[in-house]
Amino acid sequence: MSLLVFGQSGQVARELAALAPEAAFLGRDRADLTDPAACVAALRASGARAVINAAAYTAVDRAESEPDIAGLVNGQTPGALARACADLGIPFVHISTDYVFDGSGSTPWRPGDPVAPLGVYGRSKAAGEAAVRAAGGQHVILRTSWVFSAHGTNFVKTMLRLGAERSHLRVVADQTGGPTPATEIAAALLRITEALRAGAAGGTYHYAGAPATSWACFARETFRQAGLSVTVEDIASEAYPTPARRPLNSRLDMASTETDFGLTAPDWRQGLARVLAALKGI
Ligand SMILES: NC(=O)C1=CN([C@@H]2O[C@H](COP(=O)(O)OP(=O)(O)OC[C@H]3O[C@@H](n4cnc5c(N)ncnc54)[C@H](OP(=O)(O)O)[C@@H]3O)[C@@H](O)[C@H]2O)C=CC1
Ligand SMILES: Cc1cn([C@H]2C[C@H](O)[C@@H](COP(=O)(O)OP(=O)(O)O[C@H]3O[C@@H](C)C(=O)[C@@H](O)[C@H]3O)O2)c(=O)[nH]c1=O
Repeated sequence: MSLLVFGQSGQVARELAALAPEAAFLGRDRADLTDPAACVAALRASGARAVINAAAYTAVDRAESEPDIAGLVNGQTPGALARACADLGIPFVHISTDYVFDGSGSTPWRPGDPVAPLGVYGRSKAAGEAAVRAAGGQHVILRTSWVFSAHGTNFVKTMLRLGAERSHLRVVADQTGGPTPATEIAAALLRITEALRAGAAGGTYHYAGAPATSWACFARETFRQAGLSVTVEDIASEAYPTPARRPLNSRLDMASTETDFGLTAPDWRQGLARVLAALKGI
């Protein structure tokens, strides 16, 4: 399969490169997602038989003051890429987020549940989802959550940095979701892409780590596994003000992903152990 990936240095893109080194990867230098026409031209010139979009504007708080850039990168350009793929008759695989939901209730969100994002990032990702669907081609939108890996920026690395400086941290305990190792997302994306190439219908699916936890418990487990004696104090979201509101309930229901693609939720605690081991070697 000749696979083209938008993204090169991000968490998921790097894990895709490790699992599928034969794929072509377009970084920002060759495909800037603020320029949809240039990205479409790069896609058309590639001769790819399938496309995964692993690039996105992911700075949740900064997006509140850069809504136009976030909207272009996460909304309009994915729509343009999906339309190009539809024209070419090749599958388009796109990644989205738990932050498209408003976080109400306590049951896991199903793919067909209504989206109601709380902030600019979530709105831009919801717009991207809608544009990809409207393109009318064969596609999968894979929503995931709380991504972590040894590379790039993520909560685990933030906690390790802060934990090296302080022995006590205050972390929100009322937001619940599934931390997801980027390497597992990459493997899921490759399996889904193969299934689409083999004729699977596609649609919107969820993929998130288990068991569901809070950011505070995620932090605690990180320090436990890393052997750091840092105490984590549970706090409410209101006690940690941020420019963007985050959903309280970020749990994602994976039933249809398991039925249609045979993918089950990865245990994030095992993924965390592998990431911490990799970080020791960096
Ligand atoms: N991180 C998370 O916790 C979650 C992520 N997701 C989704 O998963 C996908 C992958 O995320 P993840 O791997 O964590 O992302 P990262 O934040 O690790 O990386 C984002 C990538 O997008 C690239 N990018 C940003 N802006 C542009 C642009 N204008 N043109 C070209 N490339 C650009 C960045 O390039 P550069 O390195 O040059 O800045 C970077 O390589 C995204 O769709 C994201 O929305 C979903 C749920 C959770
Ligand atoms: C650093 C820190 C954060 N927090 C809180 C703030 C926030 O509610 C939560 C997570 O903070 P972060 O800013 O690291 O995570 P955030 O950028 O919100 O992570 C999100 O990224 C985007 C891209 C997604 O799509 C989401 O699935 C999710 O992974 O932890 C604390 O309570 N204490 C702290 O010391």
